[in-house]
Amino acid sequence: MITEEQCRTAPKVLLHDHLDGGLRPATVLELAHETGYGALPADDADALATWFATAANSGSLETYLETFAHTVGVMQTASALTRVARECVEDLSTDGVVYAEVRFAPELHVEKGLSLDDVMEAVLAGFAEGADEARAQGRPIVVRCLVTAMRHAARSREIAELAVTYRDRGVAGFDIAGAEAGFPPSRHLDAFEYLRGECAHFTIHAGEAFGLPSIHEAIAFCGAERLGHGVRVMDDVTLPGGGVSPGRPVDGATLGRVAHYVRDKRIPLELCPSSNVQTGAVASLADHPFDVLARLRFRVTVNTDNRLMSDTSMSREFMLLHRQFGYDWADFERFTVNAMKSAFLPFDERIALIDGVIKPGFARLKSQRFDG
Ligand SMILES: O=c1[nH]cnc2c1ncn2[C@H]1C[C@H](O)[C@@H](CO)O1
Ligand SMILES: [Zn+2]
Repeated sequence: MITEEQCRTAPKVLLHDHLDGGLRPATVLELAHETGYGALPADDADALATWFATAANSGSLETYLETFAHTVGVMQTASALTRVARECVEDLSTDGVVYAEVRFAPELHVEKGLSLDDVMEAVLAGFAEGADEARAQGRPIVVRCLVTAMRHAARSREIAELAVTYRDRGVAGFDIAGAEAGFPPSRHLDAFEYLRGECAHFTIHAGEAFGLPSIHEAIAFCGAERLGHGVRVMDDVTLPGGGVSPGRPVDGATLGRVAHYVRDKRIPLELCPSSNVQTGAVASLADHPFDVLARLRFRVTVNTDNRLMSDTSMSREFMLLHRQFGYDWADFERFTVNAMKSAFLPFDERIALIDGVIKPGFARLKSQRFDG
């Protein structure tokens, strides 16, 4: 039996977390007050937390994304961005995350006159402050930023250039996000070609609200190194008895070409169990293909996506998976090493975290099981 408290002590790796999806409810309120944002749907922290979790529970990605108007709305000044970034790192380190890639879309934070560079500087300053505080408190965390472009907009090339400009100052890669249906990744080929030319890393949100064609484009046309969600790769997997219920044997599963390619190339899937249920990518946690994909040896990773909208944390996602699929520490260690291997961090730094932090941390947890 694993507890949430123990999960907090496990050294966790987070590859898919949105800065504007992880604000503390009290901070949203305070920033709204400070910056004169008057459109919040609630005026106390508990009610606001409930509003976000409920509104995001719509079963549609488009409706889920509407909730971001209120977080982005209060993130339009340099000091607000720095505060949100600092608190994000504090919250992740308190939760026992040892490496995180946190993403956000700079183009959404220029409504009140900040330049894209102002936005980057403010967020990176907040990450650095948060990491300094965490180290001082004995909970070191390495944080990198992923710069996101919105797929419905037309600024991806410019945003990709921004990611490259800041690559040695805390930015590890690039991403595209936003509504998926009707906005295929190939609309942004120019950005991806530029990034490949610069030997820069990128992931693409694909296979969440739209199926295989989106995944196919992301990996085959655009060259994505990882898939944001990618949960719909399951559409290309046929199990002997159908369905994805836990415990169903995966022997005899047949994979189509896209699924084979994703598995053969060890393309990491940034799975976000709670978010995937909220946006309707899967019907319920019990129906989530996480376990089937894990047993078929896809490179699965556990992620939060939006901690505010899903009222979650990495520890909570671990607990949900533990309860649903019975995972033990060896399983969580495997998913964590998968994530660290897939990080957009130089190889030597990844190995140092795996050997120096992740393996010793899980060894401690595994031995505790025998001590009672
Ligand atoms: O799960 C998601 N899918 C697609 N887009 C998303 C998801 N979560 C957040 N976003 C969008 C809304 C944010 O404003 C933006 C940048 O973080 O990314
Ligand atoms: Zn996301």
